[in-house]
Amino acid sequence: MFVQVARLYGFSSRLLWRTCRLGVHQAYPVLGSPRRRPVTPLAPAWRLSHHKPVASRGKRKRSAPQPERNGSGEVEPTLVSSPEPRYLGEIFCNRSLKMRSIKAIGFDMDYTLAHYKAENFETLAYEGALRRLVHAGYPSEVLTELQPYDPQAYIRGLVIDKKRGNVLKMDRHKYVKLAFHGFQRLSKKERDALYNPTAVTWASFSEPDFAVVDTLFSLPDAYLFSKLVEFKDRYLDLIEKPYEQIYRDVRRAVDLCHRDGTIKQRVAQEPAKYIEYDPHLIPTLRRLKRSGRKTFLLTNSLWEYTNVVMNFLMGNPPGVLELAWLDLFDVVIVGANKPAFLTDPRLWMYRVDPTSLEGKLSNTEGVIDGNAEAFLREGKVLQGGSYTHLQEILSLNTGSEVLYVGDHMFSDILRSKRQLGWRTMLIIPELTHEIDEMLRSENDRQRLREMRFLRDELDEMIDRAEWELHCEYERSEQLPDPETERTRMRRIDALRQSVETAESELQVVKAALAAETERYHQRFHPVWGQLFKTGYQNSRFAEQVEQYACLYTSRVSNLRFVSPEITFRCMSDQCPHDRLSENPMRRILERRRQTTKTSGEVDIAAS
Ligand SMILES: Nc1nc2c(ncn2[C@@H]2O[C@H](COP(=O)(O)O)[C@@H](O)[C@H]2O)c(=O)[nH]1
Ligand SMILES: [Mg+2]
Repeated sequence: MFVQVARLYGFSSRLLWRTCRLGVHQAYPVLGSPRRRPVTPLAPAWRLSHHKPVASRGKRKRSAPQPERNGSGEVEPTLVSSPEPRYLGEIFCNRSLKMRSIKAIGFDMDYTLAHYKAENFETLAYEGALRRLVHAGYPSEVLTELQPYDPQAYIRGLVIDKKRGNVLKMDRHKYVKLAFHGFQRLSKKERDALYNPTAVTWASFSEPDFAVVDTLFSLPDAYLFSKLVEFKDRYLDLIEKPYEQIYRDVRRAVDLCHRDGTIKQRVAQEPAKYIEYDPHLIPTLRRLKRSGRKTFLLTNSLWEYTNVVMNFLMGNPPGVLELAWLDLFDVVIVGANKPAFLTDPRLWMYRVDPTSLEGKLSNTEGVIDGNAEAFLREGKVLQGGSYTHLQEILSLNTGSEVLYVGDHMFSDILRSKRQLGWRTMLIIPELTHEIDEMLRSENDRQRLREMRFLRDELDEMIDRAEWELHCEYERSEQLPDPETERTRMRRIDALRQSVETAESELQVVKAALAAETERYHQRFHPVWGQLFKTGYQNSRFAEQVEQYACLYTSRVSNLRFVSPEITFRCMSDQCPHDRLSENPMRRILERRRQTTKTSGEVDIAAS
C-alpha cells in the first residue's frame, strides 16, 4: 500500500518510507541522528479519492443515518449521545461579553431573524435581474444561456474584481489564494502577476474597483457577473461593454429587483416557499424581552415587507397580518438605511402608521426631548433616523450597553462596532455545514498536519545540511593536512548529495500537500473550500469575524440554549510563541543544540 501511495504522489518510495518511518535524520544518516519524535507513518487513507463534495449553505445531503435536527437545521440536544459529533448550536465568543451589562438587544431582520431558502429566494433576484438586463439592451440569448441559477456556486467573503471580471478568495493577509476569471481558474503565476505580493495599488481590495460579498444577498450578483464575463468572452461581439460596466449593470438590475416588488411581492404571496420557519425563534425573543432588556428591530426592509416577514416568523398563515409581533420589541425601525443609520447623526426619522397596510408615514419632527416614553406612546414603529435617535429612545449612555445581532459583515457588524462601540453578534447560517464537515474530517486534518510536519522536517534537514556545509568550507580554509582534507571532501560530497535528494523530495511533498489541502477544502465547497480558511491560514472572512464580531453563531434561536444573564467568555488567545512545541524554528534550534553538544562544537542555540 505504501508503495502505491508513494507512486500516486511520485515519491521515491524507498526514501519516503524511510523518511516517514525513521524521520529525516535516519533517512539521511550523514546528518547524524538526534532524538526526535517520529512522524506517524502515512496512513493508507492518504490517497487521492474521487469523492463528490456537495457544498451547501448550512445543510448538506448525506446518505448516512441522520440525527434529528430542528426546523433551524441544528441537532436538538438530547440525552442520548449522537453517533457523530456535530454542531449543536454553540455561540462562539471572540470578545468576552457579560449579558448582565447589556441593556438593549437589537436585531436585524433579513438573514438574521428570517433565513431565506437560498435556491428559491436567490433565483427570484437572479432571474429578475436577467430580465432587466435584456430589457436594458443585453442580448436576449442571456435569458437562456445563463440559466439556471446555481445557489451553491459562491460563498461569502469572496471579493469581486470588477475591472478584470475575476472573483477572488484571499487569506487574512489579503494574499489571493484562489482566483477565477468567469469560471476559469487562474494559475498561481497568473494570480501572482495580478494581485500578489507587491501590487500595492490592489492592496485594499475595496470599492470602487472591488466589491466584497459581505452578505448572502450578494451571491446572485457574483454568479450573474461571472456568467456574463464568461458569455462576453465567448461571444465577443454580443457584449461590448467592459467588465466593470457589466458589474454596474448587474448591481443595478439586482438592486431594482429588491425595490420594485420582483422579489418581495413573490415572498409576500408564498412566504413559506422563501423563508425558513424556525419554531424556536419567537420564544427566544420573548424570553429576551422578559429578561428586562430593551429590545429593538433595526432593518433596512420597509414596513410592508417587514410586517409580512414577521407575521410568517410568528407562525401566521399567509395573508394574515397581525400586529402582535410588535410586542416583541420596544422599538421597531424599518427602512433604516444601514450603514448610514450607524454613521450619520443627521438623518431624519419618520413615524410609521402600522395600521395602514403600506405603512403611512408621518413626521416625528425629530423630537424625543429626553421623554422616550411619551415619544413611544405616539407609536413605536419608525422609519429611518440614526443611532442618535435610537440611543435616546432607549435611554442608553454608551454603545457598549447595546448588543446588535446581524448578518451583514459591513453594514451590521463592522460599522456598529467600529463607529459606535456596540457589542455585536454575527449570524452565520453557514456555520452548521462548516462545523459538521470540520468534525467529520479530523482524520484528514491529522494527515495534513503530518504532511506539514514532514515538509518542515525536510526543510530543516536541508537547512541543517547547508549549515554543516558552510562549517566544512570554513574548516577547509584553515589549511588542514591532505588526509583530513580528503575525509572532509567526502563528507561535503555526501552533504551535497543529501541536499539535492531532499530538495527534490521536498518538491514532491509540497505538491502532495497542496493536492491534499485542496482535497480537504473540497469537502466544504468544491470550488471555494472552507469558509473560514484559505489553505491552512484563516480566510479574510474569518479574520473579519474575529475582528468585528464579539459573538457568532448560526441563528438567533441558539440564544435559547443559555440564560439571558450568561457571561460569554472567549478562549485564550494564542501567539505563535504560545505554541512553542509546534514551532519549526524551535525544532531546528533544539536539534542543533543536541548535535553541537555531542560533536563538541559551539552551542549555537545557546549563544
Ligand atoms: N435596494 C436593495 N435592497 C437590497 C439589496 N440587497 C438586499 N436588499 C434588501 O435589504 C433589506 C435587508 O434588510 P436587513 O433586515 O438585513 O437590514 C431587505 O429588504 C433586502 O431585500 C440590494 O441590492 N438593493
Ligand atoms: Mg440582514
